[in-house]
Amino acid sequence: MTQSSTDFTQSSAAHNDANAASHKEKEAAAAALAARPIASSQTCDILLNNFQIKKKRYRVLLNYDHIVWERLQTKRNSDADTEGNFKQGLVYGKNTNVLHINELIRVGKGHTKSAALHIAAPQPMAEFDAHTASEQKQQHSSTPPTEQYLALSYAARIVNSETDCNRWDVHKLVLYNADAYVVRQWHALLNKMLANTAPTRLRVRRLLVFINPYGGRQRGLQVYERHCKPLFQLAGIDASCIISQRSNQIRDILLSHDLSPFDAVCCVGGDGTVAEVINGLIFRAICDAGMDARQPPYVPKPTLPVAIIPAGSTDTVAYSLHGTSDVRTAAIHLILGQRRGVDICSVRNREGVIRFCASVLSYGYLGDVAAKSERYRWLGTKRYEFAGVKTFLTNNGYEAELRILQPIGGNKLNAGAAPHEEGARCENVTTTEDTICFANCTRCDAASITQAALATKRALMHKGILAGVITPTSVAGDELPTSSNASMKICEDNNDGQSNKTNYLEVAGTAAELRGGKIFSANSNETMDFDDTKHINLTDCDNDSEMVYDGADGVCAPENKVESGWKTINGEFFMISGANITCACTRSPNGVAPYSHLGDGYLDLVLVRKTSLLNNVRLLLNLTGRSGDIRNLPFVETYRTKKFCFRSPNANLVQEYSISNSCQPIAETADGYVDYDDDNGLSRWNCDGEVVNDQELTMISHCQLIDIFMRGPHTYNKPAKSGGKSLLCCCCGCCRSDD
Ligand SMILES: Nc1ncnc2c1ncn2[C@@H]1O[C@H](COP(=O)(O)OP(=O)(O)OP(=O)(O)O)[C@@H](O)[C@H]1O
Repeated sequence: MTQSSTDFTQSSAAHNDANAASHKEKEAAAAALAARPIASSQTCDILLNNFQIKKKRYRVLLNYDHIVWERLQTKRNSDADTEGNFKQGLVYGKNTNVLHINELIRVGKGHTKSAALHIAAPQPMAEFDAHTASEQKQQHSSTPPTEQYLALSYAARIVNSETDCNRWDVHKLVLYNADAYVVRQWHALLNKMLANTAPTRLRVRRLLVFINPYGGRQRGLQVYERHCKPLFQLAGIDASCIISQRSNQIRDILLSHDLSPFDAVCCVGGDGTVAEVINGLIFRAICDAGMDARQPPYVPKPTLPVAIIPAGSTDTVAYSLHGTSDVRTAAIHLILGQRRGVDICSVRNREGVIRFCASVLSYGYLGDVAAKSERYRWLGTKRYEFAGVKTFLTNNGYEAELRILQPIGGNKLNAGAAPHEEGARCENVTTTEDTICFANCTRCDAASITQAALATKRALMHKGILAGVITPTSVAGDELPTSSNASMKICEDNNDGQSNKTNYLEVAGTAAELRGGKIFSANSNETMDFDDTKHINLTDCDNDSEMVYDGADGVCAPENKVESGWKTINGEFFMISGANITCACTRSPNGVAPYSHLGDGYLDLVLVRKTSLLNNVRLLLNLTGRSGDIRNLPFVETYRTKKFCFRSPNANLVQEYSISNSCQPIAETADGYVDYDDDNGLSRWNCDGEVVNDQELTMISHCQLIDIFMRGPHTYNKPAKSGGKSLLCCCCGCCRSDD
C-alpha cells in the first residue's frame, strides 16, 4: 500500500503529537527528520504499512532514506495540539525506531521467518545477474506471491559504557504482513535503494583479504572465520583470501599482482600487517605512475581503499581509527562502505623513501621496546610489558638534533631552567585549537578539499604541464597553450547524449574535469580553484612541502634551501615520536598524540627530554590513564608539523649504523636485526612496530593518502534511560531501543 504524502503527514502528525520524545537528543534528531518535507510521490516512493514485529502491531514507514517503525497503541493519545490544530510535518515519539538506509546491510523475504533470514550461498557475477533478472521477471508475472516475512539486517552502534561507545553490531528485524504483495513491494524498493543510493551503491562487492596467521596470539585465521566471514556473506561480499606464509609477502603480492578485479583490500592482523598493505599499495601506485620508488617527485594516492581488521598484539591503527579494537566493528565499517582519507607519512633517509608509516615513528624508549621485544616474541603479547620494563629501568637518553618545518605549538621553557627540572614549568604556546578528531571531523573535511586540489596539481606537473592558460572563451576541443611540450585540451563528455555535458581537461592522458571555473581531480569530486583570468599556474609549489624532495642534498641538512620556517632543537631525549594518528590502544586509550587528526595533513611530534626515573613514571601514568595529558608534563614538548628531520650526532662514530647499509624498502625479518643491548648511545626507530636502524631520517606527512573504511571514534553519549541496550542512529544521532 502506498499513501499520499498529505494524508500521511496529517494523520501521522496527529498520532505522534502526544508521544513527542522527552530525550533532548532524540527530539532534535526527530525534529530534523520531521522538518524534511515528505517526498513527493513523483520523485521518491513512500511506503506506509502496518506490520507485526514479535507479534506486536507496528506502523512502518519508509520516508526518503529512513525506515521508521512505531508501536501501534490500542488507546490513542490526543491527536490535536492545545489549539486543536494538527501539527504540520512529522514528529516521532519516544517509542519510534529510526533506521537510516546507510546502516541497512541486507533485505530478505520468505515464507517463514527463517527463510527470510536465510543467506543464499554467494553466486558468481554472471549467475547473479541472471538470477536478478529472473527474480524481476517473476515479480512482474501474475503468480500471486506467498512470502509474508521481511527480514532486515542492519548495523547499529552500541553504547554500553563511558569507555566503550564505539562498538557496532548487526541486528535483525523480522516484519510480518499477511499481504505478501506488501512484503514484495518493500523488499523490491529497499533492495533498489541499496543498489542505487549513494553511498550504499559504493559498497564493496569484491574484496581481497590478507590474513596474517602469525601476529598477535596467532589467531588471525580464527578471527576471520568466526567474525568476518559470516558478516561478509550476509552483505554479499565476494572475498578472496590469502594467508601470508612469510614476512613481507603481502607487500610483494600487492606490488606485483593484478588488483583490477577488486574493489578494496582488507588485512586481518596487527600493525605490522597494516604497514605491509599500506606500503604495498603506495609503492605500487608510485611504480604504476612510472616514478622512481626511492625518489618520487610526489606520492600518488592508491586507488583501492583499505579495511583493517585487528588481529595483532596492540592493534594501534585499528583502535585509533575506530575507537575500539573490536573485530566485528571493523568488519561492519567495511560492509557499510563509508571511508575517510587518512594521513600517511613517508620515512626517508639520504637515499630516498625507505617506507611509509601509518601510525608512529618513534626513537628512544619505544624504539628500544620494539627492538628488544622482537627477541621475546615467544612470550606473546606479554613481550611488550617485559621489554618495556627492562628498557624503562635502564632509562637511556639519546642525543639528537631535530629540525622541524613550520612548527605549530610547542612549549616555551622558563628562562634559566633546565628542560627536565621541575621549575621549568612550560608555558604552552599552542596556537591551534586542540580538538580531538572524531567522526565527521570538520578539520579533516576541510583538508580533504585542499588535498584533492594539490593532488590534481601534482599529477598535472608530473605530466609535464608547468603552466597552462584557459581563456574565458575556451570551448571543448580547444588545444590550450602551455609552457611545456605536453598537450592540454578541453574535451566534452556527453554520456547520455542529452543534458549531462561535462567539460574535462585532458592533460597528456590524465583527465581532470573542468566545471564552473574549477578543476576536479580525475577520481574524486573535489576541486582546485584557479584564478579569474583562468590562468592555471602550476609552478607555484613553494607551500607544497610534499613536493620538496631532499634527496642528495641530505635529509637533515637543507643548506641550499630556504631556512625560514625551520626550527632546530638539540638535546638528550628519552623518546622522540612522530605520530600521524593518536596511537591509542587498549593499554593507552588516549595515545601518545591525543590531538592528532586522522586526515589534516599534519603529524604530531612529541619530544620527551631525558629526565629522572620518577618523571618517567609520571609519563607512563599519563600515557596509560584515560584522563592524562602528557603535554602538561614539563619535560614534554609537542609540535604539529608537516615534516621534521632527525640526526643522531653519535651515528658517525659507530660503523654498524652506516647509512648506506641501513636503507631497506621495508624492514626485513628479525634475523637481520643487530644486537640491541649495545651501549653505544644509539637507539632504533619503531615504525609501525617494525624496527628501522637509520640514524638520519626525515618524516613527511602526506595528507589523506589512503582511504580507510571507518567513520572515526565517537564522543561518549550517555545512554537514554529507556531500559535495555541503547542504540544510536549514527546518521542523525537519535536513540532508539532495540526491538
Ligand atoms: N606467515 C608469517 N610468518 C611469519 N611472519 C609473518 C607471517 N605473515 C606476516 N608476518 C609478519 O609478522 C609480523 C607481525 O605481524 P603483526 O604486526 O600483524 O602482529 P603483531 O606484531 O603481533 O601485532 P602489533 O603490531 O599490532 O603489535 C609482521 O611484520 C609481518 O610481516
